[in-house]
Amino acid sequence: MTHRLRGPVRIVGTGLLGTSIGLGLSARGVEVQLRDASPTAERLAADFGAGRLARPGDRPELIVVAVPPDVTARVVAAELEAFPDAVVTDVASVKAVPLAELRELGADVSRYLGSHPMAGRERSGALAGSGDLFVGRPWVIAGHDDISYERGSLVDDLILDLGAVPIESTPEEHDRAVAIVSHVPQLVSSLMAARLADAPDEALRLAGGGVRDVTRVAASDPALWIQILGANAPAVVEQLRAMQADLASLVDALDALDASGSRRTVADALRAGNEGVARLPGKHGTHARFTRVQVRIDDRPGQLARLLADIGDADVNLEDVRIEHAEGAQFGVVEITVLPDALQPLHEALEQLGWQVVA
Ligand SMILES: NC(=O)C1=CN([C@@H]2O[C@H](COP(=O)(O)OP(=O)(O)OC[C@H]3O[C@@H](n4cnc5c(N)ncnc54)[C@H](O)[C@@H]3O)[C@@H](O)[C@H]2O)C=CC1
Ligand SMILES: O=C(O)C(=O)Cc1ccc(O)cc1
Repeated sequence: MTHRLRGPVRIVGTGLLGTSIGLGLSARGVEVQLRDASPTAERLAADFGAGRLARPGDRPELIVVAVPPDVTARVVAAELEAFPDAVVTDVASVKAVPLAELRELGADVSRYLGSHPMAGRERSGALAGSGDLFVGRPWVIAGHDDISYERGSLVDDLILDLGAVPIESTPEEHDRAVAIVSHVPQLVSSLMAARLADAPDEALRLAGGGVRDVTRVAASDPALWIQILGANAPAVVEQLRAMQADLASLVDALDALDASGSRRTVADALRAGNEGVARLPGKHGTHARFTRVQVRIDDRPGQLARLLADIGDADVNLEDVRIEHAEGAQFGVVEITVLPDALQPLHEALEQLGWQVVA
């Protein structure tokens, strides 16, 4: 596969992010050198094909630091010092604090350009790594005044080689943005999931797509998130306070639904949600609204493959697909997301072929 980076690339921190970057670059033929404070972690990443163990005398052109946020600045500073010819980037989920710490440490930030891939998983460590993790995902480059343009282009090359989309920003802008799209959603998901902890089993048996969507990221690693939230607390608090006010007025309205204006307060909250969700970019970064078709499939081998093949034969492009199983039921419901124009032809084609379209 072709690549822009000449390499070698040194990766420090071979957990989920470091291993994923190593796998992606190695698959494209870039030489990758791996280093982790944990000998087990670096050997594991090497065993999975993310690169080879770093050796004395290595001369990387680019270093990617993928360690927890609270040690990021210290590790970046040590790398800048140990490799005076290399450009160093990091992938920490917060950007202003590491840059400020580097400046305090007196590091040579003319060779440092922080970045942040907006891609991840709920699990950490090399075992969860994937070379395709970044494909099609935004990857922020948090620019600052002291980096030279020429040096910074290596970080662009890294992002493009991994199939991601570079987005230029500043550390401050980045941190405000991720408070809204990542840090507060994490907390909302955790708070909702915490409600499930002592819910009766009978209630959990009824769980469907809605509660699963809202709680997916609640499985994330608390040790990582306490660091992320700690380093971006002011921006997160600003969002949470606004949400706290919305929640208080919603609770008051529901608690006195017959009072004048209460139903309107509830309706306004729901409508504001409609407006917000419609603003999220869809596949390919468009704002197209998608439609969904639900098809019932029997719990037998080959059913899903047959359904997908039939959709392909109907010449319909799938935007997304997911399966829901009702506990104890002998069938599942496949939810297919398509562009609105494809809805009618798909519906007709599936019914003609004997599929039970349920919605
Ligand atoms: N987990 C996610 O979904 C995402 C995480 N990030 C950022 O990526 C960075 C890494 O996160 P993960 O890969 O998820 O964590 P991880 O826990 O899977 O891996 C971190 C690795 O860093 C190593 N490490 C810790 N201190 C070190 C040191 N002083 N020197 C060398 N190695 C050291 C650990 O042994 C571990 O192998 C974090 O800064 C996080 O904010 C960014 C985007 C997504
Ligand atoms: O799983 C998701 O939807 C995520 O958003 C994962 C994620 C977690 C932490 C980051 O800094 C960036 C992305």
